[in-house]
Amino acid sequence: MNREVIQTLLEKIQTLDLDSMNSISARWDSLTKPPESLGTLERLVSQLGGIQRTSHPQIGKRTVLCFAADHGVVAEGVSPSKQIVTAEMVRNFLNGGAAISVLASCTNTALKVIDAGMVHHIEHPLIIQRSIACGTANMRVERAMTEEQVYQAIELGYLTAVEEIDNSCELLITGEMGVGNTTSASAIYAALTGMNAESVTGNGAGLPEHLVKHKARVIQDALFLHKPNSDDPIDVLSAVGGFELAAMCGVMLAGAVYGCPVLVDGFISGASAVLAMKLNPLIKEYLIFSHHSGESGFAEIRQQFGFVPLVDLNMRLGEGTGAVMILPLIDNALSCYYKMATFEEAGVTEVEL
Ligand SMILES: O=C(O)c1ccc[n+]([C@@H]2O[C@H](COP(=O)([O-])O)[C@@H](O)[C@H]2O)c1
Ligand SMILES: Cc1cc2nc[nH]c2cc1C
Repeated sequence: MNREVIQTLLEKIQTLDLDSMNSISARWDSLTKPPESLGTLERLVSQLGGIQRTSHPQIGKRTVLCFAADHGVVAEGVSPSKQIVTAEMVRNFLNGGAAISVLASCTNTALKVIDAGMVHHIEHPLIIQRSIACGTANMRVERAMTEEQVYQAIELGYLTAVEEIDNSCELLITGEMGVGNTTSASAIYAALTGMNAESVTGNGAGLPEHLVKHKARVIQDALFLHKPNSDDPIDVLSAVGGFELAAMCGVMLAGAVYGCPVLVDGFISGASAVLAMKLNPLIKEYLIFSHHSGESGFAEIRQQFGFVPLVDLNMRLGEGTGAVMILPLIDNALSCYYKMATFEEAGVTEVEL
């Protein structure tokens, strides 16, 4: 992939199908309930229909694509975990013991785990080995990735998503595992908004409070060193990004190009989302923001970029867990849409306006 290929793909993205959305709204209004009383869930089904270009949206087959990668910036003491934890948790994902493994299994969701660039590789029959490099470089010292690596990672996400869509997947879910990736996500948010790093930096997987200021200073130093162009997501990714962040951006690009909704998880997936939205604002219409991440700074970010997560469970685990957790909500919304009786069928007098 390169700039021209991405540009060609971006130009293929259509606005959502209004006819389908209008038909869905009309059906909602015909069902035995006061108008719009199922609130956000009504709009969610409309959005699914607009994306899939049908008044009969389905999310039968859904897949969480979990990209794992490491971050050179952990050398600066910005994470409470050692890099080996990325690989150890990936093994746990694949052996069924992680939160994402349990939630995927409970919600009938396929889980694909892709090594996009871990430092420690694991042998496992289920791992999808697509490592671009053994972790990124330390952003405080040099650019995290070369431009070539950014394109490779976007392509990885894009092609993995397209393969799923070709295999009848109707909903893509972004997940990640990467010790140090909250530093990268916070740096991306600060680079795109111009906000001070401190206001978008939290304690990630449990960094002690007194080190969070240090983490923000590392981010500020990296941004000062590279001065990424806030209008250029490729430049931002190359300066302070990560392989999993770029790959999730590629998944969102594929979702928008192929008309497949993408359910966005938390703080890190959110950073990929704002990058994708910068590539083409239309991509936002294909994204469903699942939950409000408890990572501090997320409240400012969602306001800045105008996304409204469906629920707030004070989760900040990553892996795709917040997204998969809300699948039953989406399933329930679809069940109401398809199975509720209309006023006519039930012999109920329609609400008069
Ligand atoms: O998604 C979130 O909202 C989220 C918030 C904080 C931490 N995480 C997870 O924690 C890991 C990164 O934490 P850290 O402190 O090593 O940067 C990474 O594997 C993420 O999946 C995830
Ligand atoms: C144990 C552990 C599990 C995780 N899952 C996502 N990020 C994580 C970070 C740690 C440290």
